[in-house]
Amino acid sequence: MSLLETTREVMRRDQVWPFLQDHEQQVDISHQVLLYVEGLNLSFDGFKALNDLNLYINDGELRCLIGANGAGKTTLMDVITGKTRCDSGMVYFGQSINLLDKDEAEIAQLGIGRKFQKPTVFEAHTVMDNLELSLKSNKSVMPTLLATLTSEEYDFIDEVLETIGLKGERMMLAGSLSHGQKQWLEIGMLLMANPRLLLVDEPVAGMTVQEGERTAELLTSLAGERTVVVVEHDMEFVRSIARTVTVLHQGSVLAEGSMDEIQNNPDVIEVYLGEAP
Ligand SMILES: Nc1ncnc2c1ncn2[C@@H]1O[C@H](COP(=O)(O)OP(=O)(O)OP(=O)(O)O)[C@@H](O)[C@H]1O
Repeated sequence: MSLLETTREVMRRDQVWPFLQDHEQQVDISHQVLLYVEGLNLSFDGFKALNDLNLYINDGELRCLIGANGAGKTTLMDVITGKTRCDSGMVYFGQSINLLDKDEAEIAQLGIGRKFQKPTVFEAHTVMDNLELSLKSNKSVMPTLLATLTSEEYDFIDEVLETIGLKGERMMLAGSLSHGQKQWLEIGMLLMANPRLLLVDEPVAGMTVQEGERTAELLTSLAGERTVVVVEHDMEFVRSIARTVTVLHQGSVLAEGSMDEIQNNPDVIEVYLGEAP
């Protein structure tokens, strides 16, 4: 085990926060790849939404997925998270977990969290309560605010509040937060489940420039310990966070590389009619 791997193992959240342990299933990342998508096909009434799609995401990566409307980005996320069944292909979490065998709840339990574009926080509850309810619902018990938290659970919520930058807003009603703050709270709610892989759909849509910058910092800070896949149309934002960008087109991967490589790729330029993607 390399020094980096050893450090990651020791710092794993379920080691630091023992109450998270029962959510952690060993994922074999001995080949550094956390998510394998191979030969994925899905047709809707003869229309190929996914067309022999191959995608490999390394453990700890922050990957951006871009592509025009209808390129297949949402459909791909739906298949990975078990929301939609594909016609053929394979999706593996690490070397050995076949996600196509699992349903949505099992996939979430394995540590794959998905954030949809529209924030879905409990508006009538405080920021703290939202995180608390997420923590409890992850423990597969009827979520209730009446059950008391352990001091470790308090500390964990505190750490997540710090990560999402809402420590000062902990007692505010979620409904009174700004749009950007609601998005961060929802990311925090996902973090309560200690996800290994976070799939984030258009995080900066509707945000102010400052909120977008803060979101870039947040997602960048989550990568490394976690793996983050971001679907985004805002190219400035993609440029600010992405090391590797994957371009989808008509259900397949058209190109992959750094933002500069993507913007100079003749296939990408042709598809986008000479405009910057
Ligand atoms: N349930 C469905 N039934 C029929 N067609 C569908 C269904 N879901 C998706 N499609 C089609 O599959 C194609 C891919 O859609 P998808 O939503 O994955 O694209 P996208 O890249 O996420 O686009 P956008 O950026 O607009 O969200 C589109 O042409 C869409 O109309």
